[in-house]
Amino acid sequence: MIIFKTFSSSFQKFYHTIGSMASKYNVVFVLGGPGAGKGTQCAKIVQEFGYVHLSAGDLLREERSSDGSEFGELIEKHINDGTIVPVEITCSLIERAMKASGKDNFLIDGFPRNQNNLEGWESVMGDKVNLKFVLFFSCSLEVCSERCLARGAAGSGRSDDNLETLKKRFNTYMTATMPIIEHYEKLNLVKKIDASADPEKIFEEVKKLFQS
Ligand SMILES: Nc1ncnc2c1ncn2[C@@H]1O[C@H](COP(=O)(O)OP(=O)(O)OP(=O)(O)O)[C@@H](O)[C@H]1O
Ligand SMILES: Nc1ccn([C@@H]2O[C@H](COP(=O)(O)O)[C@@H](O)[C@H]2O)c(=O)n1
Repeated sequence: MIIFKTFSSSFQKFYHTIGSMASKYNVVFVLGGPGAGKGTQCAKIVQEFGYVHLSAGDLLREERSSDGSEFGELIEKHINDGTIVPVEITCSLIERAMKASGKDNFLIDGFPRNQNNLEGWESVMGDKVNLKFVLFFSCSLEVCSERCLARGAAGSGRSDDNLETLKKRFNTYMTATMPIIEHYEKLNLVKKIDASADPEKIFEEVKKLFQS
């Protein structure tokens, strides 16, 4: 009888663990400076490994332009100031997009960008997500800047691809986002890639991480 009870309770624990793992979203956060190449590499990961790519910046730009959004002006101001939109807005856009996709594996690009993003995400999504790792594209600010300015000159249409806003974006990156990357480094969750090479070379390194 005792043996049966012990077996039954162990089985229940095992079943519960497997059950809760199976129902969680798998997430890879993708971080790096403005223009480091996060979006470019995410597109390749989607093609090769079938993840869903959600860019926090794209979701915010979409919300900003959607008719009747109560957050349009607020988002516009943050984007032009290179500052970070309150997490309640960003997190609900991400969660909505995750649910709408009907899929389980996500690259969440450009998030979490500051302590407010991190805490808001943890409180709303912490239990629903299995964070696999944080993919960190490391690149000098000079190279990032050249890429953003070239993207702007090529007609990206982004109101923040100009020198004045870029200075503010870099300041936010150094003061608010780097501490988040350091936080995940302490948890051993960061996989760092040198993002200064050409896109194909970088992707060779990225592939190894997703294959392992
Ligand atoms: N490895 C690379 N070498 C040269 N140019 C690149 C490389 N990767 C991306 N680019 C170019 O640099 C610009 C920025 O790339 P991308 O949009 O992927 O960066 P990002 O990190 O997503 O930027 P942001 O955070 O500003 O949205 C694009 O014009 C892209 O074509
Ligand atoms: N978590 C985030 C992500 C982005 N923003 C705002 O959008 C701007 C553009 O972001 P990209 O990732 O597309 O470069 C960014 O400068 C922020 O103003 C945000 O608030 N929160």
